[in-house]
Formats: sequence, structure tokens, C-alpha cells
Amino acid sequence: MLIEFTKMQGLGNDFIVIDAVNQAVELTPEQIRFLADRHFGVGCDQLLMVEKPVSNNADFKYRIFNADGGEVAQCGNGARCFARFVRDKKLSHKDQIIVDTDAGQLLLRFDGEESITVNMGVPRHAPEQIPLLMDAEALEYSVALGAEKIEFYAVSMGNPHAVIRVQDIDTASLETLGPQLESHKIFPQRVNVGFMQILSRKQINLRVYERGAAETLACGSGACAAVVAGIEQNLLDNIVRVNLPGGELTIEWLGRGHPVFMSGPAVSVYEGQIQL
Ligand SMILES: N[C@@H](CCC[C@H](N)C(=O)O)C(=O)O
Repeated sequence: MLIEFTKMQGLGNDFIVIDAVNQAVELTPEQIRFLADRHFGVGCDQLLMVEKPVSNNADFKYRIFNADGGEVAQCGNGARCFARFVRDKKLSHKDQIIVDTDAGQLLLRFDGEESITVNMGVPRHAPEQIPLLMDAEALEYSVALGAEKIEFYAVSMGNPHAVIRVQDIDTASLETLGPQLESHKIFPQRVNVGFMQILSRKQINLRVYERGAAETLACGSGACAAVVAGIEQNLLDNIVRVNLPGGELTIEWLGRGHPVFMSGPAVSVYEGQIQL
């Protein structure tokens, strides 16, 4: 099977995007792992599929696969790239696009040529919605990782996130704590782990160890989760600039019951074809 794809990136979080509306494509986890491999394949953090919608009011279905081949329900940077892709490929001329995902619908909006805003939906806090094996909802949970006791905030942005507050993201133990918490038994579907340094009420630094992809240069849903954590803990205002290793996002949240809005860029890098 010869597949046409576009290589894209949002703040260095990189994607292989495939038009599965005009190409018949069905990939196995093994094929996805091969495509995502940076040495033997194309290389990406996530592979995104553009499919026909399942709901009457939606324009497309948005499917997301991590580099480890697992399918997941949310990817914020990917959502902006998805919007750029369907516009560049002339699959849609709309300024606002509704996409079906396994976690509900997302609204993607062009703010001009440079920036795209995604309505990322309403964050979910109940442990069973994350899912997190804790008896009661809390603003901070704690867990022992080896000899260390870690405090973290947990939320679902359509995918599970844990957020750890640190003094300095450059010296945070992401390489050891990230994989340990990602696969800890209290997270039955594993978890994305964010390390957040609060700079002021309007600005944070963030690094994310992603489930199924290890550390990426940026994680859009992770940025939303970190800002939600900071607002809930009364440390951040409603509009926050998030500095990630690959660039900046703006996140806006008015509090419980409201959706989170994420704004940032999305870039096409090149077009390719690959034989599978
Ligand atoms: N990079 C993404 C998140 C991709 C999915 C995540 N690794 C998961 O397993 O939930 C983003 O920008 O949100």
C-alpha cells in the first residue's frame, strides 16, 4: 500500500497527517510504530487520521495514534495541525470546523493565518473520569515513586493528565519521574505527566512527558491541564501564556463547567509518500 502523508508540527510536537477521506487507509499498531520511528520510518510523536464524520453536525472525524501505536482520544497541537491540513488540502474552506473525536467534539477556529484556536472541551475532575484510582476527588494527590513522595494534580482533557509543580523545569526529574508516573498502577490507562514552573499569575514554563511518546517539545492538552491546575489552585489568572520547549501557547479558562481554549500555530513541513 502506497500512502500519501503530510509532515506537520505544532511547536515542534510533530505529526504524520493522513487523509483517510480520499485514501483507503487502515493501519495496524505495528505499521504506526514503523511510520513514527525516527530512524527506520518517517518519524513523529503522533499520527493523525482525517476521516469522514460520524455525527451529522461534524465536518470530519479526528483520530490520533501515539508513536507507540496506541489510539488515544485527544491531542491539542494535533487539532491545530488538523485544521491547517484540511484547509491546505481544500477538504474544507470553513473558518470553523467541528470534528468528532473519541472524547466528544472539538471546535477548531482560524484566527487569521498564523493562529488557530481550539475549544478543547470541559475538563473532567472526577477520579473515574480521568481515570485515576483514588477514592475521592482532590486538588492535590500524592504517590510514592521509589523513595520520593510526589504531589500532583489530575484532570482529564479528553485524555489523562497529571501535573507536578516544580521550582525549575530545567532541573526537574522528568526523565525518571515521567515514565514512573506514566505507567503507575493508579492510572489504569496510563497518564501524560506535566512539570509546571509558575513564573507569575499570567505565565508558566512547562515540559511534558507524554503517554506513548515520551518527552515532546510541546503538548497542547498538557498545557490546558497545567493551566487548569494552576487556576484551580488559585495560582494563575484566566488567561495564561505557556512557554514550552518548542514555543508558546495561550490558554484561557473561566473555571469549572467552562471549556478550555488553546491558541497557537500549526505548520506544514513537507509532503511525502511511503510504501507499507
Ligand atoms: N501531543 C498531544 C497529546 C497526544 C496524546 C497523548 N500523548 C496521550 O496519550 O493522551 C497534545 O498536543 O495534546
